[in-house]
Amino acid sequence: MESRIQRVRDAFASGRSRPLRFRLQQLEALRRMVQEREKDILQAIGADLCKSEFNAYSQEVITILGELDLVLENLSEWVTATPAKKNLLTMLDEAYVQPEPLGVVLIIGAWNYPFVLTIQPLIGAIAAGNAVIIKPSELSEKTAQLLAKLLPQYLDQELYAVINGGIPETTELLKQRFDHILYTGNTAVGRIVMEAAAKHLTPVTLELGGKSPCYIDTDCDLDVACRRITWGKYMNCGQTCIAPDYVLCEPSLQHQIVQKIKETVKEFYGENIKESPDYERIINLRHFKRILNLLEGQKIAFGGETDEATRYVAPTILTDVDPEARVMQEEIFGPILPIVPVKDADEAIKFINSREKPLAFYIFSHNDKLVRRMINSTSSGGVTANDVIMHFTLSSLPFGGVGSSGMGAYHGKYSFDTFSHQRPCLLKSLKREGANKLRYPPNSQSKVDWAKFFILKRFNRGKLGLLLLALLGIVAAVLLKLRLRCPVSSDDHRSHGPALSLRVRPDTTEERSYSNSWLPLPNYSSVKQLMNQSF
Ligand SMILES: NC(=O)c1ccc[n+]([C@@H]2O[C@H](COP(=O)([O-])OP(=O)(O)OC[C@H]3O[C@@H](n4cnc5c(N)ncnc54)[C@H](O)[C@@H]3O)[C@@H](O)[C@H]2O)c1
Ligand SMILES: CCCCCCCCCC=O
Repeated sequence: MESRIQRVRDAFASGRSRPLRFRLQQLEALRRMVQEREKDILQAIGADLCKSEFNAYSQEVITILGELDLVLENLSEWVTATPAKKNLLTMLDEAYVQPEPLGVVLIIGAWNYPFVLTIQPLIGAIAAGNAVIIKPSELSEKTAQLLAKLLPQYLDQELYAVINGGIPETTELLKQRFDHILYTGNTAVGRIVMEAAAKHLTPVTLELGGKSPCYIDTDCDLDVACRRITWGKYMNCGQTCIAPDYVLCEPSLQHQIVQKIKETVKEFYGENIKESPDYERIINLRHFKRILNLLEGQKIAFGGETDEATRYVAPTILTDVDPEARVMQEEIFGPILPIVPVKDADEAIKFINSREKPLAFYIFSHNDKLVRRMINSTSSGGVTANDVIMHFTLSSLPFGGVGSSGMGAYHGKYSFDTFSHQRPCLLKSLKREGANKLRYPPNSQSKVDWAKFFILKRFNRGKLGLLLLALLGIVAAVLLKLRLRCPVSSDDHRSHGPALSLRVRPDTTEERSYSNSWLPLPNYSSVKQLMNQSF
């Protein structure tokens, strides 16, 4: 493993992942892979999660194709340095921010959307010019194997490597040094990843989980709300990081919500849900048993059927759920929807704020003021109002958690930024040494006054201010030049008073002969006055 990582590191050191043209070529090759091997990809996802090809395409492949289009269209702009604002001291210099690759990035993927959650970060890492080690989840075995087979056929084999394996391999991987780690998975492993990364001071992006609440207001179109919630909760058999985990609503709404979700489940999956090609299965027996345990002692208002042989868990709703119940302590990650009655929106806000910060928060209400108030008085990785999941699909929005639901974000330009170092660059010339007297010892009050002027002075008229300032600079330079030709006496500079004691040491050899006669600058307070008037 070490030698494989070293080869990736050597490939990065060769510098070939950096040119824009190379990055675009690799991303185009990735797009070709998705298009040419679409059938294989859909079959692998289908085998891992018992998912139909339509669902695998619309939940995973489409996201990747959209992301690739976006990045290919915008990358030339993203890699371009951004000029930075300057102050008086750096007015003649060049200042810009240049995104640069971080180096070798480790991407640890999750099993629930095994293609999108591995390839979408990979797109960002390649776009930013990095080398990448990809570690797909061992639980989605077929997709993991397919990625190990396909990626080397399309991408540079030295720069981008897939390492497959389970916990021992991941543990071994985490001992190595990386320049960034993006991990997607549960919060407990998130801690392990961060601890391992800390040993090498490696920055991390942690895409974790949590219990995403969904508040349904009384002022709401319940038919629409329940249809959208049914879609987002039972999609992928509830194994979606941003699925609404539980519903908060006033007691009077409970029964109606159960009825409407029940009707929608029938509309979506038919009378016999087990036969529906749109209803997936739980990933493995361990998770199946975990979910079954969450049902113990609960009031099942709808669903509840299970089948261990096929790891089937029916779409289920629990009512009057006690906030202390086990099902309300851990992320469900399965097709069970608890409803916790609350008095009103304020109680819902208190409830949410008394728990760990979730990955998503959903509010259903006609009342725009209430929606905004609830957003402003809670915290979560992301929010969608009057729908669920959909903020994930918008690549102009950063996707990530906060607090225990994660740190950092990706998608679109945010992925590029996550895998880049924003390098501040200031390019000065070796000329104009005179102006630097200001910062060289010995220091004095007048130097501090000038420093205040140069660094703190704000010009509120933008370009006009700078133009006038440039003119002033030219006048000062001419004056300076003239004074250099006729050295001043010590009396001369004393006559300007204390504010004039800052002087410029000449730059050129010829001028150095005057170095004993430090030049007084124009009166600071009069310049200050002029500035205050002019800009
Ligand atoms: N924020 C997101 O984008 C996002 C997306 C999907 C899933 N999730 C969250 O992930 C969780 C479900 O995924 P999961 O945790 O079952 O995924 P998982 O078990 O597949 O783990 C993810 C990765 O961590 C590695 N891993 C597991 N245990 C490890 C250990 N002890 N030491 C080192 N590495 C280890 C695995 O090898 C795998 O590659 C849920 O909490 C869900 O909300 C979050
Ligand atoms: C259009 C629906 C796209 C759904 C993709 C959801 C991905 C969630 C990632 C976390 O599990």
